Formats: sequence, structure tokens, C-alpha cells
Amino acid sequence: MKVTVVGAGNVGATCANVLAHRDFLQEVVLLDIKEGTAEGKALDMWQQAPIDYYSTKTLGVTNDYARTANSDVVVITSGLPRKPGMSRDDLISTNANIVKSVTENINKYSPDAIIIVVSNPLDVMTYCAFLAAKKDSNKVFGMAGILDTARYRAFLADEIGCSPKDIQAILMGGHGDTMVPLPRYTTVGGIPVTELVAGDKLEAIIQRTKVGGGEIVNLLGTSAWYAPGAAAAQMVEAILKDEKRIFPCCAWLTGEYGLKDIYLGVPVVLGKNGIEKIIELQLNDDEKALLSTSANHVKEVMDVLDNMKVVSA
Ligand SMILES: NC(=O)C1=CN([C@@H]2O[C@H](COP(=O)(O)OP(=O)(O)OC[C@H]3O[C@@H](n4cnc5c(N)ncnc54)[C@H](O)[C@@H]3O)[C@@H](O)[C@H]2O)C=CC1
Ligand SMILES: O=C([O-])CC(=O)C(=O)O
Repeated sequence: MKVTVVGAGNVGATCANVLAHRDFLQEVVLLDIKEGTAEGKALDMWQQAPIDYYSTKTLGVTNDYARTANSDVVVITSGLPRKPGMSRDDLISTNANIVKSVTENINKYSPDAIIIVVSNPLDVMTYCAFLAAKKDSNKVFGMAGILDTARYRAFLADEIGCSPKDIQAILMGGHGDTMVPLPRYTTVGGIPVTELVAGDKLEAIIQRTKVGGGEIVNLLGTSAWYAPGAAAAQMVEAILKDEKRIFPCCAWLTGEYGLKDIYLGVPVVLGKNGIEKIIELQLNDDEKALLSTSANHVKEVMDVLDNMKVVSA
């Protein structure tokens, strides 16, 4: 099995490194536009293999898509990250052109690959890759929900004083400040979170989760990479091991939740065919209203992409 990660920056290199450590792939190809970057990082990872005891071959290339041929999964992380004071949506004009050209190049050499988009603004860049790839939507989707839920779970673990492993949660909506964490679908070792965390504390954690990316941007001057890279790697593993894991992912909706022709975060089953099922929760009126606000925001940014005419519908 072979995976290509496009963009050998912070997120892409982390994703490749996590995948190499999992030791279930023959090869991970790292591709970047910047001469030497992917080659250097892939070589460094290969030299880590005897120490950390894995056999995954890591190969770095500069723009040489022929070396990515016949990839089973491609993770697209190429594009600018935001800086303090910016929103993810501010990245659209630069990143849309990058995501479009990368997707077209990938399609030439790996026409059957499943594509996982990471570049921001996430929901709209996933839409951009979908339009450029011209393949079924179950094979083009985005990573955000695993990361956003992980932040929520980590904050809850701190509050409760328990292991983050024991917190299960679902979060829906766009990858931005309108995302919708769902306390009704959050449990701690099987116990509803509302029995362990007071309402005001839970609300504060939800608010912190919504701006969790921005919190790190303000600390670092650029965006996060450890959790994002690991989250994308977890999706790759679920697909290639056909694990049928349930994760929140950015998926193309065709009527689910009353929404159509939009990429949005929803719970899905991930397996060898990519998104094998979209799970429809019975949301209450408040949750539906929050999801609708989030969907309206994503739709507005999708319209910006459509009007840019970078890639045609
Ligand atoms: N979906 C999510 O939850 C998350 C998304 N992101 C997004 O992921 C993207 C990457 O973030 P970082 O890795 O931190 O940025 P980075 O700047 O460290 O790396 C980006 C890499 O993309 C490369 N690149 C640019 N144009 C390219 C092209 N045409 N072909 C191949 N490579 C190209 C650059 O040379 C650079 O090495 C950003 O858009 C960021 O906002 C970051 C974290 C979480
Ligand atoms: O905040 C950003 O710009 C990067 C990102 O999407 C995240 O870390 O959630």
C-alpha cells in the first residue's frame, strides 16, 4: 500500500512521520514544490526507522508526480497556513489555486486514489478538490472533525482529570468558529458528560474548542501540526485497514440533515471505499439551528470559490 502526502511542511511531514511509525504501508511519498524540502524530511524519517523500528519506506520528491503513481490514498496539505489576525477563509485565493493544481496532478498518476484534504479553508478546499478531481464524493473528503473533537476531548480530560482516551464525542459543522460540538453525544467512559462537568464549565470548553485553532496560531505565529498531522494519518489508517471507524469528517451532503450540495463535517463510517456511510443523528432544534448557521457560513465561502472560477462545477 502506498500513500502520498502533498506538502512537506509542518502538517504534511507530521502526517508522513506518524504513518511511517504505524508501520503498515510499503511506502509514503512526500511531495513539495520547494526544492529539497520533501527529500530532506523523507530521508530524515528513513534514518529514524532503525531507531523507532519501522520498515515503511519514506521517499521525498520535488514536484515529481510520476513518483506518486498508483497511490491508494493522497493527503493534500499544500498551501499557506494562517498567521495571527487572519481567519482560515482569508487563505482561499492562494490555496484554491494550489489545491486545484495538486488535485489535477494527482489524478493523472493515481486516478483511483482516495483524496483527503487538509488545506484551509478546509470545507471549501475539499469542495475545490472534489470539483477538480471529478470523482465520486465518497473518495474526496476532508480532515477537520477528528482534530476539533480531539481538542474538545483534551480540554474535557483536563477538566475532569481523566484520560482523553476515555472521552468519546461527536462534533459537526464547518471547520471554523461556527463548528458544533455536541454535548448530548459526548460520553466519558460511557457516562454522559453532563453528569461530570457543570453547565458553565462545559460551555466554556465548547467556546474554547471553537477557537482552538486560533489559540495555537496566536501562540506560535503559525498553525498547529502535531494533532492535525496525526488526525489525517488516523483517517488514512482507517481507510487502508478497512476499519469502518466512525469519525467526524468533512463530507459531501446530498440531502442528509436537510442539506444538499455542500461539504460539511458530519459523522461517517470510514473504510476501504472511503466514506462508506454518512450517519444521521436525530438532532434537537437547538442543534439543528447551530448546524444551519454553520452550513450557511460554509456555503457563503463556497460561493466565493465558485465566483473565483478557479475550477468549474
Ligand atoms: N484541516 C485542518 O484541520 C488543518 C488545516 N491546516 C492547513 O494545512 C495547510 C498546511 O499547513 P502547514 O503544514 O502548517 O503549512 P506549511 O507552510 O508548514 O507547509 C505547507 C507546504 O506546502 C507546500 N506547497 C505550497 N504550494 C505547493 C504546491 N503547489 N505543491 C506542493 N507543495 C506546495 C509549501 O512549500 C510548504 O512546504 C494550511 O493551509 C493550514 O491552514 C493546518 C492545520 C489543521
Ligand atoms: O487554525 C488554523 O488555521 C489551522 C487549523 O485549521 C487548526 O489548527 O484547526
